[in-house]
Amino acid sequence: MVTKPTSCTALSCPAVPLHNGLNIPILGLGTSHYGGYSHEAVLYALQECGIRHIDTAKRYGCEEALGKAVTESGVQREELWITTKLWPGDYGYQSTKQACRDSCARLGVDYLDLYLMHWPDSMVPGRSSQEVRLETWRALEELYDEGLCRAIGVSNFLIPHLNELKDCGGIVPHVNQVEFHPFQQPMKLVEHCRKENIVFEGYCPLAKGQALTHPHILELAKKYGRSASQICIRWSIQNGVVTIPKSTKPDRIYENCQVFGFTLTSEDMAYISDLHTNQKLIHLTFPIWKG
Ligand SMILES: NC(=O)C1=CN([C@@H]2O[C@H](COP(=O)(O)OP(=O)(O)OC[C@H]3O[C@@H](n4cnc5c(N)ncnc54)[C@H](OP(=O)(O)O)[C@@H]3O)[C@@H](O)[C@H]2O)C=CC1
Ligand SMILES: O=C(O)C(=O)[C@@H](O)[C@H](O)C(=O)CO
Repeated sequence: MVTKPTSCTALSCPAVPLHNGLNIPILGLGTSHYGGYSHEAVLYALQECGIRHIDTAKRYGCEEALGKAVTESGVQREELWITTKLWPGDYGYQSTKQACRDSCARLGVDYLDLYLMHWPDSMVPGRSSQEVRLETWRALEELYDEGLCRAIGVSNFLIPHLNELKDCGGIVPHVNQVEFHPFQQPMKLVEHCRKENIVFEGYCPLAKGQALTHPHILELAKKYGRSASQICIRWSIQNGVVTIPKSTKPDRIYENCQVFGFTLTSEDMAYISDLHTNQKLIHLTFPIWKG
């Protein structure tokens, strides 16, 4: 039985400006592998926690359930930030446009706030990844121009991928969503994104739960009277990183939103930053990620 919260702290969540003037809430709800929990968890996040930013993907298989929760929540569409992602199996000009319309239909929305290419490499047989990637980006640019996506971006892109788009001279991605947590801090990429006016969004902020038992995190949790997850999320947000923790459990979703009423000292920020081991939790077997 979950106690109904008395305040909706995520409602006062700060936002990060994109280079087109839109603002993305710095805290969102991750929904990877949400399965059968999707509907009730998202409804709770929207109605009871004040969450207004949801991160999903076609790949997660829960767009339809999220759409149902959004409709039922009664929250106005314009108050929400909805990100979804294009899976590499849909890369290519026409298929990208169709996939975007399909995601909108499943989510029950007329437009997306942010549409991301999920991974840099494609799964289109007989064609080079680079060729397909650029063609796919052109389709995203058109979806942006048509107003179906208010912002477009990429995920898991490395500096060479970003430079390749830059060389084409089109729209600079608004966001790059990449793994970021105490054990994985790709700071060169973070700095590069900032230099290029690309907002850096971090996924797996809790290291899929692994960071929650690290002694340094537990020590800080005790010091601040906060939970280990709040320390991890606060550290990520204080780094200026858009942060999307996932939980299917209402009490944890609520806990993960209570991160705006305290500040980590610069020494404690550094204490967590020292935990970087370059450990990656998400691996796909695309060539660029080998080695
Ligand atoms: N672009 C990409 O390629 C990727 C994007 N993502 C996005 O980032 C989001 C977050 O990453 P994700 O992989 O889900 O991992 P997270 O780092 O957010 O960790 C999620 C895990 O931590 C547990 N957890 C959550 N909150 C708490 C808490 N307060 N106390 C204890 N345990 C907790 C969850 O369990 P439980 O649910 O049981 O509470 C789950 O097992 C994804 O959901 C997705 O939206 C993720 C991976 C790749
Ligand atoms: O969660 C994501 O966003 C990923 O890209 C992957 O973890 C993907 O969902 C997957 O399941 C890979 O097999």
